[in-house]
Amino acid sequence: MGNWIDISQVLHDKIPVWPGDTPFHYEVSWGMEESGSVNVGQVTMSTHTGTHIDAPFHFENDGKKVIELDFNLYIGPALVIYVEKPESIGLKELQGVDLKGVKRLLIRTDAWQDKTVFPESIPHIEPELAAYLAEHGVQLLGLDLPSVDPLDSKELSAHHELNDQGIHILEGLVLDKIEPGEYELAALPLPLEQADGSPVRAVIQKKE
Ligand SMILES: N[C@@H](CC(=O)c1ccccc1NC=O)C(=O)O
Ligand SMILES: [Zn+2]
Ligand SMILES: [Zn+2]
Repeated sequence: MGNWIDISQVLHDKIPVWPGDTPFHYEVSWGMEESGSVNVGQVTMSTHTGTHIDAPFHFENDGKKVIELDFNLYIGPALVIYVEKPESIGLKELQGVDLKGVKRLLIRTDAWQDKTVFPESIPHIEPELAAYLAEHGVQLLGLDLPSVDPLDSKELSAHHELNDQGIHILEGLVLDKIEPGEYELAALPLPLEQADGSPVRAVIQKKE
């Protein structure tokens, strides 16, 4: 109890967002003075801000929306591995990683170091990796990056290939102080009925 580590980005008005996307904004829209009793807040944000999950509806019109995702996937044992600032993440980068029994895989790259600005380029997931991960039973892939595809990709091949292989996507994690190893993860999406993605509060706890 009490030794969970927060691996989420803090949501505030200056958090960087995808170029051109809705900025994050919180305000008290009904204040104490006005209401006489309470502060009531209002949040405006893109569903792909900070630490978040993608629902397949993000990249496929007939894809599942957030409410349809099995939330059990976002809670449970996870393996954290460290692939230091790769060009891209493919089979080569995962050589030597024992994926036996790994349902949730979190990859620390340290490639997005200054999280006060949106990165100019990022390492991407090679689409071919999806089948390999699926063969080993991986169903959730988490990264310390804002996307699994190159930032200028319109095809979103990695998003599609991961989805075709039954692998769900967790993006924007903060893993820079996390040692590789076995953890428990909790990163639950909100029960958003129509959404293509959801912010999550992602936390991990070292396994004994
Ligand atoms: N695929 C990215 C998000 C993304 O592509 C995006 C997010 C907000 C506004 C525009 C986006 N892509 C546009 O080309 C993600 O999953 O977070
Ligand atoms: Zn996203
Ligand atoms: Zn994505």
